[in-house]
Amino acid sequence: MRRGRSFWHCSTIVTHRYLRLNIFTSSLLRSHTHTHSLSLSRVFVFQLKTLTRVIIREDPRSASVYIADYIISRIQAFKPTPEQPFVLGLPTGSSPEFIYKILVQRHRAGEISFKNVVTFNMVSPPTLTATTPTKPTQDEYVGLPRDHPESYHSFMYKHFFSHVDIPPQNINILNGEATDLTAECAAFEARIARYGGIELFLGGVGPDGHIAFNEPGSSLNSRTRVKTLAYDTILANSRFFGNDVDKVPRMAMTVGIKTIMESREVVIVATGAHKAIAVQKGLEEGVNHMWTLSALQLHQHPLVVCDRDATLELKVKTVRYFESIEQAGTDARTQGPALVYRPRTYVPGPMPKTPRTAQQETPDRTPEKVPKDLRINTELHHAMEDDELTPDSMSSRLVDSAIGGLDGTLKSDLIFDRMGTRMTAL
Ligand SMILES: N[C@@H]1[C@@H](O)[C@H](O)[C@@H](COP(=O)(O)O)O[C@@H]1O
Repeated sequence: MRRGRSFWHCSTIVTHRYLRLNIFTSSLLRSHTHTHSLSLSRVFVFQLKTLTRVIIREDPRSASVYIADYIISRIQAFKPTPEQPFVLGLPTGSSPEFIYKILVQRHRAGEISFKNVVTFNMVSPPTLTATTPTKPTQDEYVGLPRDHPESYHSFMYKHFFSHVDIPPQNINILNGEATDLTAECAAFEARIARYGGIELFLGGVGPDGHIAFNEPGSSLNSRTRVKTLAYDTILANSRFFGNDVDKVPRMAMTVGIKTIMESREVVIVATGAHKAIAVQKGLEEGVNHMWTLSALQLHQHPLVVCDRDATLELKVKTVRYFESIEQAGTDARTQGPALVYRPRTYVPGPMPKTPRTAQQETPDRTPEKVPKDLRINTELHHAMEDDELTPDSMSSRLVDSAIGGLDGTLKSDLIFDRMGTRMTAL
């Protein structure tokens, strides 16, 4: 763990140092780095090769059109078959809704089939919900059923799966009601590995920079696991639960950063001013586990598609640089190195035939009284969560424009009246 940490720490410094240089010199140097004709340090070359592609559109609708079109072109170019399906990672949230709508429309128009597409959803139906928050004992928690209108299972069928020709057996969604949540997470990773990895991961981003449910402080080495949600995420998701924060699940299952990093391509949709800080931290600053979006700087094929509002916190020159790439006639499909097929490193461990019970784990002792759905404290779970922070609230890190997207009471405030807090005296 220590070694892993120092690697990321170094990467952070290196990325930070070179990002600015990347922006101004990458177009000039990209061709040279491909041929390795420049005597640059290996790390520098690596950074240039992994420059994030960014596409900016005026509004969420045109950003969604771009992404839907991108996904369709990738599936078509792949020419999937039943033996070699196209493996797609999919998110929930409001940002991808319009993308799904366009994909459905284009499917109905006969332009795309999902028959040979296999999907993996990034996050599970949230696993636990507080029913009586005034008495927060563990016994008060119950699982959120699959058919709950706000489960991610319901969301995916409502917005996408029910309207396209994807075979049900090709759909993979984590089961938040599994008896052994840790085994469910490991089995999910194993299923991804059996398909040879994910081809394209579509994701959104939280206002605090999280991808999937990899909250600030998540290990950049993480895989699918149970994660405690940060307060800001609970607050942001309360809009789906009648604005009642107490009804929002406290925990969810999510793919890890490493799971995402191992997919061949990652496409992130970021729309709205409340995502602007996350986009700025993720693109302009160094790799940092407090803004997990930033991990994509180390991915070989990351693509971030923003609307204009989501770029509000970026430097003008950063925006101009990315726009100039498109104006020069290149498209995200042709930017960066060609797609590579990387070997997956995940080796699934042997799975127990039947889920272990608390009794089997502690045969000599009277089993501790734990509620059914909280039996997640297995050794594996501890190992995975070891180095992760689980902050209660990250609000103090977010400047006003980001918080404004979370809290309805702040919406009436004029954002620019409150920008003073970000400014330092010259
Ligand atoms: N786990 C989901 C993420 O996958 C999603 O990207 C994020 C942003 O959601 P929205 O698109 O609604 O802003 O919300 C949740 O936290």
